[in-house]
Amino acid sequence: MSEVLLEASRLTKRFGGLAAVNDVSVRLELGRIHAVIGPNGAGKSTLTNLLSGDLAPSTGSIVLGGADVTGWTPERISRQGLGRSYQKTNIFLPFTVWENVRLAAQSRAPRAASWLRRASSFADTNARAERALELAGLQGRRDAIAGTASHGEQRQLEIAMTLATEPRVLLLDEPLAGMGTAEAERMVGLLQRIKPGHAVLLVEHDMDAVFALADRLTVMVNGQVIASGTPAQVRADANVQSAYLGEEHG
Ligand SMILES: Nc1ncnc2c1ncn2[C@@H]1O[C@H](COP(=O)(O)OP(=O)(O)OP(=O)(O)O)[C@@H](O)[C@H]1O
Repeated sequence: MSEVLLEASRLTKRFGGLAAVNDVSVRLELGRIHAVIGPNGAGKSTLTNLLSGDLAPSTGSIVLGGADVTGWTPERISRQGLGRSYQKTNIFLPFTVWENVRLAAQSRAPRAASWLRRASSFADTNARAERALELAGLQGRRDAIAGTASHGEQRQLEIAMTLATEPRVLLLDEPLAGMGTAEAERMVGLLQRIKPGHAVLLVEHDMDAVFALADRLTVMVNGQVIASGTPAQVRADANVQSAYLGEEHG
């Protein structure tokens, strides 16, 4: 097993009488992509919201980078090393691609940097932004106005902005949503590039991408985990085939 960066144990989230997430445990390891799949309403977004701190669990615990972060605010969890890409909501459309990534990198700069350290932290911020731009494959589009970028490029930009904060754990909520074949292939390449230095949780409906990328798969239905394992194990699971995957990957 590789280094465990996030361990969520027995998470449950109730909304009134509904357990949207019901006794779910997930482990994220460095250099591994853990995909969570399941039909609409299975609880995938709720699980992501629990891990990012956007929702507090009803019961269960989350350990991130060795610290128990259960109940922490999203800001504090982010400072502890977790990055989450929000679908487009963080992009400043009138700014260039580079300016967006630079701003995201800046949000990570030490708050109390003294004037003496200003020059070096400026260089650090630029270096962080440059690395993120390159990982996301957007160097050639740095001067494009974000609002004029294609849908696929905007999704790459969201990920670049998340990478610019240098998270070790990344939560990606449907990064391929709405993409054509070429854009989807580019995004799969991007995710393969970022995998080595990160632990990634991938929520995605595109099964070709999931099976191309995932080292581990967790299948949720109605808030519960019905199968978890390697893609081969999950593919062979009769419950999963009948509940979710259908014939295509059987
Ligand atoms: N804030 C909320 N209040 C009440 N019920 C909620 C809330 N958020 C989610 N739910 C319910 O919890 C269940 C799980 O929803 P969730 O959005 O996590 O599923 P999902 O697997 O992400 O679905 P999709 O693939 O459609 O995004 C659904 O029945 C949903 O209606």
